[in-house]
Amino acid sequence: MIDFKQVTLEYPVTRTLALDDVTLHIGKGEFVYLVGHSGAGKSSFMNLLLKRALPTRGVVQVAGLPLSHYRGRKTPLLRRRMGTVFQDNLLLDHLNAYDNVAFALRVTGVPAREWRQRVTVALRTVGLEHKKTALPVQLSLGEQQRVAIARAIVSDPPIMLADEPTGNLDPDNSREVLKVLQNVNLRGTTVIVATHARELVETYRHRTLTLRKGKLVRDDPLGGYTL
Ligand SMILES: Nc1ncnc2c1ncn2[C@@H]1O[C@H](COP(=O)(O)OP(=O)(O)OP(=O)(O)O)[C@@H](O)[C@H]1O
Repeated sequence: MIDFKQVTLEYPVTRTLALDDVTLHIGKGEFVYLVGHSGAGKSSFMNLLLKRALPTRGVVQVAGLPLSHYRGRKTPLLRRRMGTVFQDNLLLDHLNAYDNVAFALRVTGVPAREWRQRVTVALRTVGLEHKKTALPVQLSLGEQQRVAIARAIVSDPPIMLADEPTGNLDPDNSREVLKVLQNVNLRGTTVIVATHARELVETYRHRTLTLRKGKLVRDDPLGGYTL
């Protein structure tokens, strides 16, 4: 599903080496954690997958195609393959949970019967059907994050990227969010979670990739948090 072949990313202005000769393969349906100290390159890894940044050297492939294939008008096609849960894509605060999840589908012109069905399934997957009329301010942070996950999966993307999805959550909410991500994975979606949450990584074990100063220093199929 995802291949990095000797990928280096050096940000041009500051000449920061964010990723350094990274080679890896992530198969369809895997659940993978990406861990490392602050600045190790986790977000840069995600940015490369979304083509928000371009590798200085090496090749990134998604579904067997190099990202150079998704150029110009094809770039949105790549992004549609990936559901994202990032700290900076917040919910729209004037829309309720249901409408937040529906928003992107409605504007892409999916027929009403279909998007309604999909929104219901997505809210059910994250366990929030009963909160569909609540505005974001009426939801806990954990619930808001679960709505964000529903929004990411509503178009049924094969890949889900989550950058610090439990960043500002307490332990109970963090576990809930993690379980929801595992459910998403059970539907067949490849899930990649960048996180600092040691306890979660050690409790809910999955393959864990460790970055240190841009280098992939561990790839542990059994998981575990060693920076
Ligand atoms: N747009 C940018 N321009 C220049 N340097 C950048 C840019 N974005 C990130 N960096 C640098 O690249 C390195 C990797 O940053 P990155 O955000 O990928 O790390 P991270 O592992 O996600 O960190 P954190 O856990 O703090 O989010 C850091 O040294 C950072 O300062």
